[in-house]
Amino acid sequence: MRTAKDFFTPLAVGAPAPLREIPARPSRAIHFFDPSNAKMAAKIPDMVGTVDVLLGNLEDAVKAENKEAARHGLVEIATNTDFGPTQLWTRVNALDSPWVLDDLTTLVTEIGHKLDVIMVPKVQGAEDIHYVDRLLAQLEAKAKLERPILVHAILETARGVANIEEICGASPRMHGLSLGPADLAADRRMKTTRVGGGHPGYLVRQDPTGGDIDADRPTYQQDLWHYTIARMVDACAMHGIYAHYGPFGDIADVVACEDQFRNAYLLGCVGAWSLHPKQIAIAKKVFSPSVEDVEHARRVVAAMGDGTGAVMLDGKMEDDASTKQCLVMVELAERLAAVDPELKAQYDAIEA
Ligand SMILES: CC(=O)SCCNC(=O)CCNC(=O)[C@H](O)C(C)(C)COP(=O)(O)OP(=O)(O)OC[C@H]1O[C@@H](n2cnc3c(N)ncnc32)[C@H](O)[C@@H]1OP(=O)(O)O
Ligand SMILES: O=CC(=O)O
Ligand SMILES: [Mg+2]
Repeated sequence: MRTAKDFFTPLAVGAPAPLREIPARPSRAIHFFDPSNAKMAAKIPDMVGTVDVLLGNLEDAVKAENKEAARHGLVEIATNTDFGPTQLWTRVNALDSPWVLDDLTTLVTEIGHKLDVIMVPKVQGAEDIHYVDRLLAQLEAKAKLERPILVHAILETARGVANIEEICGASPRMHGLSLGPADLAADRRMKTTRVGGGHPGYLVRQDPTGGDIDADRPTYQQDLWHYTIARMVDACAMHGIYAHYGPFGDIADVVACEDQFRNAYLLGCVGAWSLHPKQIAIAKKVFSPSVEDVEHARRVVAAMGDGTGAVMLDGKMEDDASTKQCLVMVELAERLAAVDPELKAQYDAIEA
């Protein structure tokens, strides 16, 4: 275990100093693309500025025979594209795969100066983060990078969930977590074959009235992912890093996708993955506070003055704690407005 004294010491001579705080850059939609797919890759330069994060995916969903083409495709896209305000992330192959070492060495030495975050799949415990942490420091030193590349872990194994707090605190590079519902379902032996989203069989049924168990009774579908998302949010908040919902595989069902994203947003997540261009707008909408919420939050903050005491507003009690809730909303709106002119115009139009 690294002590508090050396937690922020670079892990290789010449590597950049680790960050003391992870910047809250917007990551409402982390848009996945396969750099070995020529049609998809050609669209990426035009997507700059339309999404918070573009992620070149090298892991699952890239065919084994295309792994090297995907890696080289990402180097080419990164080299030839000015990403402006959009972050560039990658998802490397799993740590037990034959590809990950080449993924990391190639990407950090050739395009490390353009990469903001490396997503690491199937993280099982702190030992996986420690391995990546040291290797990245060595590669950063070799490439003479001036800022550290951050690490984002996918929560998609039962062991990863059991070790969630130690994963989040394993390195000052930790940017956040994403839920990986497909791999996690398989690893836990859950009986859903869907990539994220609910299941109609996971429900509660209303009690019988008058003891009549044969009468029709309403059922209420429950959220399969509530427990894991809630754990993820607490572990991330505890370590000052960011929780994200992951993929929603039913691309056509934009309504259920929005519902799943909104549940994650309400619980404390800051973003989700988009697998198809049509999911970008959903994530941007859901993970941006509504104009009504920002308006209300600003009124509470203004009414509370120095933030202490209690006032009545619209018939409701507001106090120090509800002011903090409102500040979460106001500060998020300010950060998003700084990168999203359309949203800025909507928030600016709110009457003081
Ligand atoms: C469980 C996990 O690990 S989830 C993460 C891994 N999975 C992924 O990354 C999947 C990424 N997405 C995809 O592979 C594709 O979107 C698919 C397979 C889901 C659907 O692909 P298609 O059937 O081609 O979708 P569709 O026909 O609607 O595409 C419309 C257009 O958008 C393009 N497009 C589709 N997905 C993307 C994308 N992610 N990024 C950029 N462009 C895309 C297509 O190339 C197509 O272009 P065209 O109009 O010039 O022909
Ligand atoms: O990688 C994502 C998942 O759901 O598995
Ligand atoms: Mg996965």
